[in-house]
Amino acid sequence: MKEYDWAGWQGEIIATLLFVVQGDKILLIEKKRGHGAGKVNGPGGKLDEGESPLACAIRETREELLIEVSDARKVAELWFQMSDYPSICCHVFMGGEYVGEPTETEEAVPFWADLADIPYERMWEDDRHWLPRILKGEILTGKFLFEGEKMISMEIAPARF
Ligand SMILES: Nc1nc2c([nH]c(=O)n2[C@H]2C[C@H](O)[C@@H](COP(=O)(O)OP(=O)(O)OP(=O)(O)O)O2)c(=O)[nH]1
Repeated sequence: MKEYDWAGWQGEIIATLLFVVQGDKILLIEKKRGHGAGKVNGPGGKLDEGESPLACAIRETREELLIEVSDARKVAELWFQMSDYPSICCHVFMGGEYVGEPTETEEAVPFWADLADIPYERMWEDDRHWLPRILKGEILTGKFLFEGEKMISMEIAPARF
C-alpha cells in the first residue's frame, strides 16, 4: 500500500453516515444517486450551512429513509482523499432507536442486513476494514486514499470523541 502524508489534511466536504442497528440487523441502503450511487452504504450526505454533523446525520436519514433516529452517537471520523472527487471528512454515527418505517425514496432503497452477512462486496472497499470494528463497539479514525474506485492507502486507529 502507498504511503500518504496526511499532515495538515483538511476535507473539502464535510459529510456524515448513520448506521442503525437493531438486534442482529443493520439498516443499509442502496444509494440511488450522488457520490457512490449504486453502492450499498448507510444513509448520509453533506452538511448544510451552519449544521452540526449530528443534525446532518439525522436529517439525511430522515430525508433518505423517512425515519427519525433519536439516539445517534458518533463512532468514527473517516477521511477520504480521492483522485476524482473533492476530499471528504465523514462523521460516522450509530443508533438503534427511531420512529417511522424505513421507506424507499428518490435517494435510497433501504434494507436490513444480518450483521453476520453485510454485503461488503457491494460497498466501498474500505468499509470492510472499519465497519465490523465499530459494530463491536470500537471508536475509530480512518484515513483512506482512493485512486478512482480503488483504495491505495489505509490507516485506521482507535479514537475518542
Ligand atoms: N461507507 C462509505 N461511505 C463513503 C465512502 N466515501 C464516501 O464519500 N462515502 C460517503 C460519505 C458521504 O455520506 C457520501 C458522499 O458524500 P456527498 O455528500 O458528496 O454525496 P451525496 O450525494 O450523498 O450528498 P448529498 O447531496 O445527499 O448531500 O458518501 C466510503 O469509502 N465508504
